[in-house]
Amino acid sequence: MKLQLALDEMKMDAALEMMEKVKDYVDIIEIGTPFCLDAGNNAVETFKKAYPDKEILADCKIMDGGYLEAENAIKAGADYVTVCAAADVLTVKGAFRATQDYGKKLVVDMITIEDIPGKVAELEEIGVDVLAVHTGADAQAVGREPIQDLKVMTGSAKKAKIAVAGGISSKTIDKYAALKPEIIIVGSAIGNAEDPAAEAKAIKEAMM
Ligand SMILES: O=C(CO)[C@H](O)[C@H](O)COP(=O)(O)O
Repeated sequence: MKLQLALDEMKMDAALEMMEKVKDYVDIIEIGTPFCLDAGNNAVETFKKAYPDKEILADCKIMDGGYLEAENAIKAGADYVTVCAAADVLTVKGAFRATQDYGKKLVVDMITIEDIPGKVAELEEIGVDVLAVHTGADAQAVGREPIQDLKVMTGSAKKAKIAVAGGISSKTIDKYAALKPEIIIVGSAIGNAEDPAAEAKAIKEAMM
């Protein structure tokens, strides 16, 4: 099981400082969507250079221009790129083709998808690498969490690896780790913690 740290609401210097504190516990560094929008693929490039031994995920959440957007992130150093499951299937296929051409991986973010089994079947037919169950920040704000969707996903996915995101912290990690997704994504719980290293350590240890 890998721990993916989402660097979301940070500027470059703060994000690099944060990463130094928690690097021992993190397997995948996510350049989060707000960070991507703020700093673009420069952030991907900077983190790949600073941490060449870590995997880098560009959370572009591609909705259109699948091949081009995925290719740009990959050229900047991304090992994984995200596309929205809600995008046109042509966009998902384009992004997947780019990741295949460069030997990288496509993560499909299932945010807002209600028919998870139906979408999983369609995406596994394409052959995508990772399916990410995700309760977004706005849905978290009204009390939603991704545990139920993760249960549906683990019962649906046959080939793809599974990731989960949505407000996971050291207080809730056990129920997610028990379902054994390949990747657990954590953003705010570590980013906003008083002691980010202690929070990351507690989460990582619960995953072992
Ligand atoms: O993709 C995201 C927001 O769109 C976040 O990176 C992801 O949800 C993890 O952050 P948090 O743990 O704060 O939910």
